[in-house]
Amino acid sequence: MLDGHLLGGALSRLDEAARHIQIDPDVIERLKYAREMTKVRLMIRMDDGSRKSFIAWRCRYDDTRGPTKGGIRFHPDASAEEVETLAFWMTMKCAVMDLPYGGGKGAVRLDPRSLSRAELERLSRAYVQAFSKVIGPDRDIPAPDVYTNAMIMGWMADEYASIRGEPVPAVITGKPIALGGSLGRNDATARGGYYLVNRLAADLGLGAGMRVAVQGFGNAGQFIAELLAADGHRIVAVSDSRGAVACEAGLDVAALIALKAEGQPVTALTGPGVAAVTDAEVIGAACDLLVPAALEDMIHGGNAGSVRAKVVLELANGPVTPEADRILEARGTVVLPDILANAGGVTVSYFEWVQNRQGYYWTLEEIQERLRSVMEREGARIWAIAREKHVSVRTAAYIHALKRLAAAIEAHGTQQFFAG
Ligand SMILES: NC(=O)c1ccc[n+]([C@@H]2O[C@H](COP(=O)([O-])OP(=O)(O)OC[C@H]3O[C@@H](n4cnc5c(N)ncnc54)[C@H](O)[C@@H]3O)[C@@H](O)[C@H]2O)c1
Repeated sequence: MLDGHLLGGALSRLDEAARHIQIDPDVIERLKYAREMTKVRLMIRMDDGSRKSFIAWRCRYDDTRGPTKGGIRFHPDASAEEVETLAFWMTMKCAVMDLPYGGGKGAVRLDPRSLSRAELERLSRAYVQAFSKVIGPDRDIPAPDVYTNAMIMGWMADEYASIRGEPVPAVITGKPIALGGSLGRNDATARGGYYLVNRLAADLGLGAGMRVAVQGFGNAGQFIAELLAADGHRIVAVSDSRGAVACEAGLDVAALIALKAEGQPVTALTGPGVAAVTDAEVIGAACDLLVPAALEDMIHGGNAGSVRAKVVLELANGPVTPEADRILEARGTVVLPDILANAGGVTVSYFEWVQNRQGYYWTLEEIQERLRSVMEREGARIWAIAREKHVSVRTAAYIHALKRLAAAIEAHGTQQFFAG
């Protein structure tokens, strides 16, 4: 973290929002700390017969509005603080979208590429064994995040079913379709961001033939590139953890996706006008829309000044630090914040949970239509708050979420109620 404390930075956004509305001090006190944080060591048998241990966490940040919800990340840099911060963001995100959930998150510190497939399955099952009393369809509902996927969710749901002695598909979302997953979950994060950009395009000064740069070409990054390219926008630069490529005329998105599916980096793309560039050149690309879709803190005090995009769509969680926010705002760049911009993922996760509980499954059209309607509704409300209060879209999103959280927290009684 370049600007200081990660959770502190996240909470500073809450304080900023609280300055614009009347809420009971109990609300902020409650939202400053995680409700429950569990740390374990997972022990698994490796293929060579040895035993290896991995540190793992699950955080239930706040459950005032419902069971906690949030992904599980497998990453070599995962930390307790990162998990708590991501769980805090999930709390705000579920409130932004008016989902009946609180916020949670989990992680295992490892490089998943260093494990065989069988080792990865054992690790995923070990995670559920360790946290079987923390998670549950009415308590805490995990989902995929960075370097976890539908197959891993399927192993985890299966392990939970073995422990409970019955299938409980609603314990986890982002499962394979054949195991109770929802149609439309795979591209939901990107699709939500896409609906949001389209809804606000006129207000944002965006139009046909936009130039788009995407940092991070994984699940979120590939789908947003595909959706925007299909509408005739030009994807002028993309990066992944191994490098970056650019092409002024527009990169061949289908070819890039095919390369990634083969396990190749984006830099394997060749063709007329395609050049290898640095990740810094993706951040500073001459474009209308910049989409950070990798990890936290990618746009910070040191590089925010190089951003040339009119609009930043935060598909990643926490990609812009508070210091970078101030620099971008001063330069007139609009940031569509993570807790709104990437909330399509958790929204379709919610749809999956509802379908699992009903045992009745919706069509892709129904799911996409419901997602579009929620993204447009909450996006327009947040945009209106930003205009009315003369605040950034991020502060407006926090105000919007905070009002909903405050209503739930205050319903248990305020300071004034108990003191009076
Ligand atoms: N997948 C979802 O449904 C979802 C939902 C909400 C938010 N998010 C957020 O979106 C972000 C990406 O998640 P994902 O699911 O697409 O993960 P993913 O693992 O599929 O993709 C991450 C991508 O980022 C790239 N990357 C990593 N470090 C990088 C670096 N330093 N520079 C450039 N690229 C780098 C990786 O190579 C990979 O291509 C995360 O912040 C995640 O929390 C994802």
